[in-house]
Amino acid sequence: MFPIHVAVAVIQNLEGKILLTRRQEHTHQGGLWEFPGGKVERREDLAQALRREIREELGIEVITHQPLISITHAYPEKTVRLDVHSILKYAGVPYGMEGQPLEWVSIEALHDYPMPAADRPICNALKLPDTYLITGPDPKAMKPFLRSLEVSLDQDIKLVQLRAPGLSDDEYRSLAAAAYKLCQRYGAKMLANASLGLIDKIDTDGVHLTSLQLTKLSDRPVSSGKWLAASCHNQRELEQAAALGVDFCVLSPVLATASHPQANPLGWDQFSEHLKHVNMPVYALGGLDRKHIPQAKMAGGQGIAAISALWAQG
Ligand SMILES: Nc1nc2c([nH]c(=O)n2[C@H]2C[C@H](O)[C@@H](COP(=O)(O)OP(=O)(O)OP(=O)(O)O)O2)c(=O)[nH]1
Ligand SMILES: [Mg+2]
Repeated sequence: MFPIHVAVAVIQNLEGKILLTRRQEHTHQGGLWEFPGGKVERREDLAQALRREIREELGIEVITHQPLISITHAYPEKTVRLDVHSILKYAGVPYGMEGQPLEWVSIEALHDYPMPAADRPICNALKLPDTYLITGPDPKAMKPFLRSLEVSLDQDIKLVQLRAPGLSDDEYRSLAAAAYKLCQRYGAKMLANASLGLIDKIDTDGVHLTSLQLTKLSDRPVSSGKWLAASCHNQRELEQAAALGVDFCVLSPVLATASHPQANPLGWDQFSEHLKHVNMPVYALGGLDRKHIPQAKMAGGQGIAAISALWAQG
């Protein structure tokens, strides 16, 4: 089925709350809460449709916006492609021009509002920050590793993958317990990149799977209340991740890196091409630092993941 192209707006107020409106009862997905927007008309580009829809539905003028995520979702009756943009600047005060109820909702409370099924990845994209720290070299001792983690967390890191492939399960478990406490103290979420046997034995906010682990699982290994992430390098792995119900991915290598000199970098064009077929937030990884965040977002990504650029050296 050819998808219906829809321009969707995420509008945030100064308190960081997001504007939701309720769909009219008689429409498709009627009665559910949504991000405002509507169909792209013939001879319109996405930006024109976004401005027109938001003017018609809310009476405000969109001034600047940037891509957040793009989702293609097949409902039994129709397929939609939602091109979701964050509105960075607008003029006016939003008002329900079509009589639709309107609410400002904190990101943590989004799941209390029944929404169309296609919107789940949008909510995930809103919950996730634009940087994902992958912890640095395997610790030789716990103390300096935790000190580095703390310095990194102090630099506004809110999402951490605890990666230490050289440790035994016992060593990883004790490191994870200490690292998790530290992450909680800094309001950061921590995902464990551990052996499959450890997954349900460690207290964390979620699990990060290697691409090899992805191939070994047929069911989601953690509940939907926890994050499930995966490392991917190509379309096949991205599809495996989607089939397993992974919430977000890391796709690499985008640029050449000193740590993987033999790997063939994707480059931004191929990164962006891969994302056209993916319905979840994807971080770009490989030779990147914070200055690449705008480029990653323009390419359709969530932001950047990194070890060297984000890991503080003790
Ligand atoms: N605006 C919006 N549409 C969504 C969301 N999630 C989702 O599945 N959709 C679907 C529902 C519809 O099938 C389609 C959007 O169409 P729409 O009914 O808003 O279109 P429109 O504003 O142009 O309305 P109309 O003139 O056709 O009545 O996308 C969402 O969060 N926001
Ligand atoms: Mg609409």
